[in-house]
Amino acid sequence: MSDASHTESGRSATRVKVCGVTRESDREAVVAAGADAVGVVSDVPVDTPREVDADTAADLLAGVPPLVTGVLVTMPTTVEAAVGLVEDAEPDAVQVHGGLSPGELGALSRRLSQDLVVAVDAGADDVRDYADAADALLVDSVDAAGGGGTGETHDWERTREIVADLDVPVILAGGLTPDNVAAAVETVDPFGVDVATGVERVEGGERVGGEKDHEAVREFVAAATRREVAA
Ligand SMILES: O=C(O)c1ccccc1N[C@@H]1O[C@H](COP(=O)(O)O)[C@@H](O)[C@H]1O
Repeated sequence: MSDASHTESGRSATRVKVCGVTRESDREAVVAAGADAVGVVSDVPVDTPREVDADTAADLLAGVPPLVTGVLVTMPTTVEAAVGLVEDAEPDAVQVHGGLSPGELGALSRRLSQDLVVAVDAGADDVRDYADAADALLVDSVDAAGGGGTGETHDWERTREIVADLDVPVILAGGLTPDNVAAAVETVDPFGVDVATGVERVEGGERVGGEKDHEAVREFVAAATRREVAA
């Protein structure tokens, strides 16, 4: 990464992606809070309240304004399936979870004009094998099927080693919240951070999956970037 990405303190300016947006009002809140990227989950084989159908994904991504990155988050089983979905949804970037091999991800990357973010399990031994195929690695706490959105943190010290070892930008994900993201950034020094469940609405003590808490989104972006909370 070039020196231009670092502040005077030496720490890079942390990019923020808010993922699992299912509603226009939440997309607007994420953009207004100053997030760099908006994630929309579509065509995943896991049971998640953040999944939207292909038409909704395309509509949500089409409304992401210039200078903010609209990211399609998906779990394709083949390169061809991923290419078809991307052609329909027209995102600015693509984030892939699941079973594609490094070779298949390389083939997918060559078929796409968009940047490819590859999600890897923070606990896996082969994380580095995926770096060559990816424009960025998303180091996440994944479930048994390879999906994200678990709300679980992982060993940040290990992810810090991955950041230090690899040239590819590393995005930290998994269980981040407005309360822990500053410590996560301090520990891992990632290129960016990504959150889904940690900024969802809570009602009667229960999290409302797929709906964002706009105040939590503002707090998350502020804590991740050390900006003041927007009024
Ligand atoms: O959010 C989901 O349900 C999801 C489903 C399938 C693949 C990826 C998914 N989300 C990604 O996981 C990270 C971490 O989520 P969390 O903050 O721990 O809830 C999220 O940022 C998405 O990129």
